Amino acid sequence: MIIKRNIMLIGSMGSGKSHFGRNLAERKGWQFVDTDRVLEGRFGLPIAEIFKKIGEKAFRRAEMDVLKKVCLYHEAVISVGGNFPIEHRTLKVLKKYSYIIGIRAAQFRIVSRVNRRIGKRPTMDYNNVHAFVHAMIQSWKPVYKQCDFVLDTTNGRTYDFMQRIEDELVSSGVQFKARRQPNDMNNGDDKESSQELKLNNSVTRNTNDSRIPKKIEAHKRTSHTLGSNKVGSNTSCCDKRRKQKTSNQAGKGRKSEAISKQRTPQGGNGYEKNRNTNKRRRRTWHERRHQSAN
Ligand SMILES: Nc1ncnc2c1ncn2[C@@H]1O[C@H](COP(=O)(O)OP(=O)(O)O)[C@@H](O)[C@H]1O
Ligand SMILES: O=C(O)C1=C[C@@H](OP(=O)(O)O)[C@@H](O)[C@H](O)C1
Ligand SMILES: [Mg+2]
Repeated sequence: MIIKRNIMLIGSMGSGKSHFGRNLAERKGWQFVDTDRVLEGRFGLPIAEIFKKIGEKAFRRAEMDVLKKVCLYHEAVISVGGNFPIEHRTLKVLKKYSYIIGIRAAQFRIVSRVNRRIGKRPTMDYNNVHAFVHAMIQSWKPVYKQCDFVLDTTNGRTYDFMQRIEDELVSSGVQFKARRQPNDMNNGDDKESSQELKLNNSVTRNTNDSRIPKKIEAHKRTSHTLGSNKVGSNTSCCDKRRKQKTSNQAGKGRKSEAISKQRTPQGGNGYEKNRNTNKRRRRTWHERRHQSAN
């Protein structure tokens, strides 16, 4: 049995990812996530403006960052930006969690769709749309081959396409894992999550650690830092504490010795002097009673 968490729609610009993603999520009663909308929300700007502001490189990084998070969602339909450079390595990791549907359409259809909103897609060459779309379709061809299922949306009704997807899900035998319940902490989800986060070879925190209460985590981190980088100071710090403890105990011993020496009738006025600190202390009722018994 194939088990996935969500459905991810990938494909060239104007193929219909956002359109079908929204419809499919509605039909399945799942949440719909469009990485473009997430980015717009994050930056508070439309995609084209974000592009202008931070440049393509930073945009791709931000997009990857969003993808790393959303690909872990359960029961979600996720639409990815159409110019996302899906490499084989990335797709392999995404496939682990997502049932990947490649959305495609013929050149003429894509041209007519992208021309509806000129300027919306920042990397599109609106002066040369036909040639641009042709080249884009060629570059997507090898990626479609690696998808779990490919849907051509050139002609047809949205409802029928949805039905085709549902049929395909049934015949492929894929099952979708529901979001884990709070009392189901040890089902291995967290282990998987930590693997996912290596999507872009970035160093990430193991999510297993998130279960460690913050204070303990901070303590662990501190001890680790001290232990690895400042071995000497860590040891001496512990040693100091240990010495202090021992000396306190020893001090107590000496103190009781000093008291016991004064528990004589000669010691006598209800007070005693600590020889170490040279301070006077009123004896307790017990000590006085014991002294008088002596
Ligand atoms: N099957 C379809 N029937 C009618 N309009 C569609 C269909 N698929 C997409 N569209 C329209 O084409 C345009 C581009 O689609 P969109 O979903 O934004 O594509 P993508 O997210 O892949 O770039 C949108 O205006 C959308 O409403
Ligand atoms: O030109 C581009 O690089 C982009 C095209 C759009 O994708 P879709 O049209 O496929 O949604 C856009 O919203 C995306 O994030 C960036
Ligand atoms: Mg879209």
